[in-house]
Amino acid sequence: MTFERNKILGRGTFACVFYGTLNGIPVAVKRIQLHDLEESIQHREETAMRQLDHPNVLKLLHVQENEDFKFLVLELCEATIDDYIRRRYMADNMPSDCDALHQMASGVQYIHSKGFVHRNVKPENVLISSTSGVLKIADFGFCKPFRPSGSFSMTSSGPRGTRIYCAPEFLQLEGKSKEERDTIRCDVSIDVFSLGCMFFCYIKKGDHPFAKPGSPITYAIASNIVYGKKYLHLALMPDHYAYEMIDGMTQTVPQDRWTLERVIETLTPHLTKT
Ligand SMILES: Nc1ncnc2c1ncn2[C@@H]1O[C@H](COP(=O)(O)OP(=O)(O)OP(=O)(O)O)[C@@H](O)[C@H]1O
Repeated sequence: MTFERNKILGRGTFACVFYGTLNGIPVAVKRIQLHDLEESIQHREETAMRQLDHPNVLKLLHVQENEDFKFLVLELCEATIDDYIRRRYMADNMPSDCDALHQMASGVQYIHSKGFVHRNVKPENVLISSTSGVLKIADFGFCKPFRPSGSFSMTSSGPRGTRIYCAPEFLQLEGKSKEERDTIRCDVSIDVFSLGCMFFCYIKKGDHPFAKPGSPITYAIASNIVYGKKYLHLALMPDHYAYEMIDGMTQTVPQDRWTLERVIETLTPHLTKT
């Protein structure tokens, strides 16, 4: 594996992603600085990715490590959904909106079926594949296995990076002591909430369900999420195929949220026939 230090594809909190090659084939190389991470989470991303194989989940091709860094060699993508929403990326072969939502839901449903919750679903973490315009869920640095009951404890002190796609129960961890956090159990519906917010941003090209249409993305969104202050009706007609679904996915109470099975069933009749 080789990578080009001056060809940076993106940066995250703990990693830098470079253009590279593996056996002559173009790839993305995610370089993770090991010293920045607690030992228990240094290998989390690799462990999860090794178990995942789905067209809508980014594929791990190879792993290399030295004393300082872990290198995850990943299939190369062209852009992120964030680039697409902000109109920094245009392509002829993007799927229809409904096909795109179906792909994202299928990827997350598969991740759950393998016993993992992603916990960081957001537009920067959905990639657009180079060749076919297929969408791929990426960045498993925050994902966690869950019990057969479907629940997991939130040992984390709260969201990492942007908070505007986080479920209210996740945002409420901020400021809590470790003892308090240990008593809070979450379930996979935290990913459904994030996906619902992202669906809306995707369809409305940047608007957010918890912000007034056309208003800037601000800190107020996180507070609106916690208090269930939604503006869906100002941006989408109630008879739009995605209105009820996004409303159901972004319910404040986790038990009230739609399942991904229901989301996929709702989207299927609207898919582009090939
Ligand atoms: N396979 C890939 N192909 C092309 N670009 C990529 C690829 N993987 C990541 N990137 C780019 O690098 C950025 C950072 O990658 P990634 O989200 O995996 O890093 P991270 O440090 O885990 O981020 P975060 O701070 O969200 O946890 C992505 O948003 C994307 O722009």
